[in-house]
Amino acid sequence: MNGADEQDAIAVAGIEKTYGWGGRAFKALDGLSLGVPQGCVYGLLGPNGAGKSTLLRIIAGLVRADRGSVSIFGATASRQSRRRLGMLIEAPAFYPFLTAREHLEMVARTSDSDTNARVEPVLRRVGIGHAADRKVAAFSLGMKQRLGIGCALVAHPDAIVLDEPTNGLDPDGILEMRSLIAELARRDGITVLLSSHLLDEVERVCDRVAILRDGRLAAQGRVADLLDGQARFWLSVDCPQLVLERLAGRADAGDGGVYVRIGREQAPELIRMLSAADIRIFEAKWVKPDLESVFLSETRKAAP
Ligand SMILES: Nc1ncnc2c1ncn2[C@@H]1O[C@H](COP(=O)(O)OP(=O)(O)OP(=O)(O)O)[C@@H](O)[C@H]1O
Repeated sequence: MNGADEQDAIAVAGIEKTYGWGGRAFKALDGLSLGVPQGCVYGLLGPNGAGKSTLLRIIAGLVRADRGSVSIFGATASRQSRRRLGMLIEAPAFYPFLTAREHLEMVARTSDSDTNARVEPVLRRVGIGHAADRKVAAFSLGMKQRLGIGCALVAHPDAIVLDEPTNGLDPDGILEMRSLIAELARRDGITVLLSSHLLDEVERVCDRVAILRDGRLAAQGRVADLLDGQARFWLSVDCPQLVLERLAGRADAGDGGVYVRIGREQAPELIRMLSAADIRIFEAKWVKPDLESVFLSETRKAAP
């Protein structure tokens, strides 16, 4: 299957989705394929309207794709295979007069029979054990998000899908959510697929990312590889102008030196060549961009 692998917890192939019809038709997803490997935290990035929520809704079975396939741990997506997924897709709606424990018990009743026993551990797992018997009306947004994740965990999923889990949270709430997500993956072995606008959050918590643009995959890979791929070689030299002239088209001035766009294996030869030309090099280092620069360069490229 294109973009998928037998290790994938979630794989989508050739997904197309058009909303509306006739002159008002809008293609939200345009042949999208990607695979979320088991055990990883996978971030879905993209500008507004890129199709992230549509993709998550299709995976969750809330929206039907026009074309393409979804598989969950190797099985075609169905009511049965989606039982292995926990989901927090839309902003969670709670009954203000019920407690956190009552919400989880209610969700447990609609799942398999033994899940009631999981309510207590889940309350602790998402860090609201101390507030288990408080009415949700008194909960902060961060606590509600945690309860929402708790509801998704009650049925003991192998993977969890979260649409903008840090949306609306304050910096402390974001920090707590980040550590909860990391623990779910590292300690409990749950695969996490999340969408987010917070690029530095994604950079910190995700192993892999996909960047969507206009319903297509603009870039995909390990966060470290995406950053390495756009690293530049920075040189502090005695005559930057000369270096810029010699490397015309491959170098830019900046930060008191010269940034050169070359592959790692070309660095020794470049240094040799500059030394042979009597250019004195005071410092040379690889400078990695942050995920925001990669995101901007991938999403600003003209659509093919
Ligand atoms: N139910 C719908 N009916 C019509 N158009 C829709 C519907 N849902 C989404 N769209 C359109 O499809 C496109 C993709 O929307 P989607 O919500 O998937 O993007 P997104 O990447 O999640 O954006 P955001 O970051 O703003 O949430 C947008 O142009 C949106 O307006």
